[in-house]
Order: sequence, then structure tokens, then C-alpha cells
Amino acid sequence: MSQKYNREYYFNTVTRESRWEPPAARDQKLGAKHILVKHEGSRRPSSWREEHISRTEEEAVAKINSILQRLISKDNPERLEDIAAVESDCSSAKRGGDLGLFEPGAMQKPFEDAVLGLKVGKLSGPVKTESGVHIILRTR
Ligand SMILES: O=C(N[C@H](Cc1nc2ccccc2[nH]1)C(=O)O)c1cc2ccccc2s1
Repeated sequence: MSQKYNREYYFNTVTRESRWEPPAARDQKLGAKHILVKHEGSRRPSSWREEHISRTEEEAVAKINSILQRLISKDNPERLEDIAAVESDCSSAKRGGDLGLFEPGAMQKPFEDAVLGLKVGKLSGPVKTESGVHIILRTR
């Protein structure tokens, strides 16, 4: 709060700049949890759970869609973290699929665009990147 003008202002602790207008959304860190199913065309067709990943992209989409059904089922929905720990081909599986907070520009564009298209707490449909096929839960 600025005493002189009795107005709230914004101070960036990294750049140490201050300004009246709130930081633009594009500066804000994003947060997401995800499940990744890799396929033979993935940038790195290997993971902690499978040394040589040979499923086709079509099979990866089918697997992602069956996982989606488990997440949105009305009678007994499962938690994304629990499925990620077993099924995700990303090393974040060990953290329940949690990618933590990341700067805009840090993740592959299709992934970031999908996160930006989600409200916090919402789940994506199948999202394709060079790494494979993802389901994304936006956390921040
Ligand atoms: O790039 C990663 N893992 C790759 C797979 C992958 N590719 C991605 C592309 C976009 C978002 C997450 C992604 N994860 C791998 O294990 O082959 C990351 C793992 C972790 C773990 C913790 C926090 C961030 C990250 S980013």
C-alpha cells in the first residue's frame, strides 16, 4: 500500500519494479497436474514404467480416453494423482503428475495453450504434444 497516495500498488520481488496496474495474466506462473501416455512417435518413447514404448498414437489416445472415463465417472470417480502414479509416462508420475509451478513459455506450446484454456480446477480432454497424449488438470 502506498502511504503517499493511499493506493495499493504492485511490487515484483524478482525484478524489484513497482507499478500501479496489477501484473498482467501473461506474467503469472501456471500450475498443472497431468497424465501422459507416450507412443512410438513420442520425442522420447521410453519412461520409468516402460523402457521401449511401442503403442501407436491411436492406442495412446484410446488409453487416455479410458482414463478420462475413470476420472469423470459419476458413481466412483478416481483421483488424477492416483492414476498418474500408476499410468503416467512422465517422471512427474512420482509426484502424482504434479508439474508444480512453471513460467509461461516453459512447457511445449500445445500444453501451455491447453492450460490457459482451462479454468483452475478443470480437466482437459486429450492434448497432444511431441511427448505424447496428455490429460491436464489446471491447478493455478
Ligand atoms: O518433461 C517432463 N517429462 C517428460 C515428459 C513430459 N513432456 C511434457 C510436455 C509438457 C508438459 C509435461 C511433460 N512431461 C519425460 O519424463 O519424458 C517433465 C517432468 C517433470 C517433473 C516434475 C516437474 C516438471 C516436469 S517436466
